[in-house]
Amino acid sequence: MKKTKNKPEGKQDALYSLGNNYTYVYKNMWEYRKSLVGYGIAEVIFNVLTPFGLIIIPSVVVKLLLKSTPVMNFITILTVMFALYGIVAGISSFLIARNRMQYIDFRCDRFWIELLLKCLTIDYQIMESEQVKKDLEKAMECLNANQLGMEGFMHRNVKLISNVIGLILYACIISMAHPIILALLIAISLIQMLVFNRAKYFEQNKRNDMVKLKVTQRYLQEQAFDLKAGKDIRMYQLNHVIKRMYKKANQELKQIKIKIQSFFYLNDVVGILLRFIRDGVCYGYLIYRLMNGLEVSYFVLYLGVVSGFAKWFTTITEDIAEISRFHLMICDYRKFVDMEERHLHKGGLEITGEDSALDIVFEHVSFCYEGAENNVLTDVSFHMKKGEKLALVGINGAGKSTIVKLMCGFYQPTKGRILVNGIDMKELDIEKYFKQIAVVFQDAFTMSFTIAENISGEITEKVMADKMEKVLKLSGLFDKVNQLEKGLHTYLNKDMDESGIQLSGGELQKLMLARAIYKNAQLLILDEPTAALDAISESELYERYQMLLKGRTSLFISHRLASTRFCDKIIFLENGCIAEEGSHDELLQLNGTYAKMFQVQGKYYQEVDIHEVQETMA
Ligand SMILES: Nc1ncnc2c1ncn2[C@@H]1O[C@H](COP(=O)(O)OP(=O)(O)OP(=O)(O)O)[C@@H](O)[C@H]1O
Repeated sequence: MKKTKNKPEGKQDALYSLGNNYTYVYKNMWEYRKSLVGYGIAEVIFNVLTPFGLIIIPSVVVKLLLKSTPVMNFITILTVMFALYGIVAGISSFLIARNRMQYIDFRCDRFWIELLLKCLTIDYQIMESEQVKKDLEKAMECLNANQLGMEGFMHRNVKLISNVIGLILYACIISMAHPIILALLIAISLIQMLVFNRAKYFEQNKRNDMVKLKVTQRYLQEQAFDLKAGKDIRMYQLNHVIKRMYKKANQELKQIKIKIQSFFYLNDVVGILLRFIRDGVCYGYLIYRLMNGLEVSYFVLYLGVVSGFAKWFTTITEDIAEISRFHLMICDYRKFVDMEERHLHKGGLEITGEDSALDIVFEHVSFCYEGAENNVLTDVSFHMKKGEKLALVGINGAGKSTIVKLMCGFYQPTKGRILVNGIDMKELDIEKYFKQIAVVFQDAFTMSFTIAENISGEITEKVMADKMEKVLKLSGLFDKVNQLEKGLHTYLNKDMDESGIQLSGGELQKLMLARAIYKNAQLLILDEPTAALDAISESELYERYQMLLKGRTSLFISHRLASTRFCDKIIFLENGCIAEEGSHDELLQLNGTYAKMFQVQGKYYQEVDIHEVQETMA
C-alpha cells in the first residue's frame, strides 16, 4: 500500500497508487469473468473504427464525384461503404450495451457483496466511530452509480484507450497537411485540458464537505423512514427540526454545487474561444492549400480530422481527469474494505471443547468510549468460573451494558485484559468466539423473517423441529406460536409477507430469549431479559432459569434486585467501579448500598408467588 504525503486537500485520500488500483480492478475482473477483458478490447477497436467511417466516407464521395465515376459504380461503392459503416457502428453499440450490463454485474456481485460483508463483520467498535461512518459513505459512493467510481473507472479506461488510439491515427493524418497544424491543435487542446483540470480539482477539493452534508441527510432520511423513531417524532413534533436540518444541508450542498458549476462554466467559455481560434487558423490554412492545388477530397478529409482531433484530445483530458477522480473513489472503497480490525477475524485462536462452559476473567479492565473524556469503567476485575451464574446490578449508567459489550468482544478494553478460558480475547478468532456465546440485549432486534428463522438463524428447511419445540416452551412462547395459523413459519412484520405479525414488547423479549436458548451457547448473557415481561411471565421465567442455565456460565443484568437472587455471585457497580461483591445474602449482611437499594425496592415490588396469582386468576 503506497501512501502519498503532503497532498493538498481532496487528494489526500490516495492511499493506493493508480497502478495499484489498475492491477486491483483488472485482476478482479479477470478472476470474475475473463471474457469481460476480451469484450473491453473489442469495444476499443470498434470505438476507433466508427468515427473513421464518418470522415472517410465524405472524402471518398467527393473523390468519386470529381472523377466522374459511372452512376452504378458510384451507387455500389456507396452502398458497400454505408453497409460496412452500419455494421461497424452496430457492433460498437452492441459492445457498449453489453459491457455496460456486464460491468453492473461485476460491480454488484464482486464489490457490493464485499462491502456488505465487511459492514456485517467489521469490529462493532470500529463501525460505531463517526469517522468510519463517513468512510463508509465514501466507499458506497464508489459503488452507487454506473458512470462513477468503480464502474466509471472501467468505462473510462475503455474510452481512454479508444481515444488515445484515435488521436494517434488522426495526428498522423493531420501531420500530412502540415506539422504546424498538428502543433497548434495540440497546444489548443492542452490549454483546454488545463482549464478543465482546474475545474475538476476544485470539485475534488469540495468532496469532503459534500460527503459530510450527505451523511447528515442520510441520517435524517433514515429517521423519517424508521417506524420506531416515528412515534417520538410525531409526539414531539421533531419533524420541524428534521425539515429545518434537511433544508439547511440541502442549501449548503447547493452552494457548493453552484461554485463547482461556475468553474465548469468557465471551462465551457474557454472551450468556445479556443474552438474559434482553432477553426479560424486551420480552415484558413486548408482553404489556402485548396486554392494552391490541394485535392478537394483531401481538403474534406482534413476538415473532418481537424474537428475530430480536438474531440479526441478533449475527451482524453476528460478521461484522464475522470479516471483520476474514480481512482480516488476506488481508494476510498479499498480503504474501507481493507480497514484493519482490532480483533482477529481469521487466524486467531479458537476455544475448543464444545460442551464445556466458558471461564471469563476481567483483569483490571478500564474502558473509555471513543471521543469521551472519562472512563466508563475503571479497574474492573472479576472472575466468572465455568458454570457460574453472575449478576451485575447498579443504577442507570453504572456501566453494566458496557461490560456486556466488552464480554461479547464488541469493544476492547482501553486498559487491562479479558481472558476467555485463559486466552486473551485479543488473540481469539472473534467470529468463532461469537458462535460460542448468546446474548439477549436490552433492545430486542428481529429481522422481518419467519419466527423459526429468527430463532434459529437458519433457513426454514434446516430448522430442527424437536429442538425448536423445547426452546419455545422454555422461553414461554409455545402457546403464542401454536395459536398462529402458520405457526413457526409466520413472518414477523410486513416487509417480507403481508400476513406478517407484530409481536408485543414482552413477546419480542421471549423471542430473543428463545433465540439465545436455541443457540445452545457456552456463555449466556442476559441484559435485562425481563424488563418487558408481565409479572406472571417474569416469575415463570425465573423458575426456568435454574434449568436453562444449568452447566453454563451466565451473566445476568437486572434492575430488580430480587430477581438476581438465584445467581451465585452479585457484583454491584457504581460509577464504573465494583463497589460490592458477594452472594445476595452476603451483600445484605454487608448492609451497604446494595442492601439499602434492596430495601427501597422491596417497598415498591411485592414478591409474587406465581402459583398464588394463577389460582386467584382462575
Ligand atoms: N456508544 C457509546 N458511546 C459513548 N458513551 C456511551 C456509549 N454507550 C454508553 N455510553 C455511556 O457509558 C455510560 C455507561 O453506559 P451503560 O449503558 O454501560 O450503563 P448501564 O449501567 O447499562 O445503564 P442502564 O442501566 O441505563 O442500561 C453512560 O454514561 C453512557 O452515556
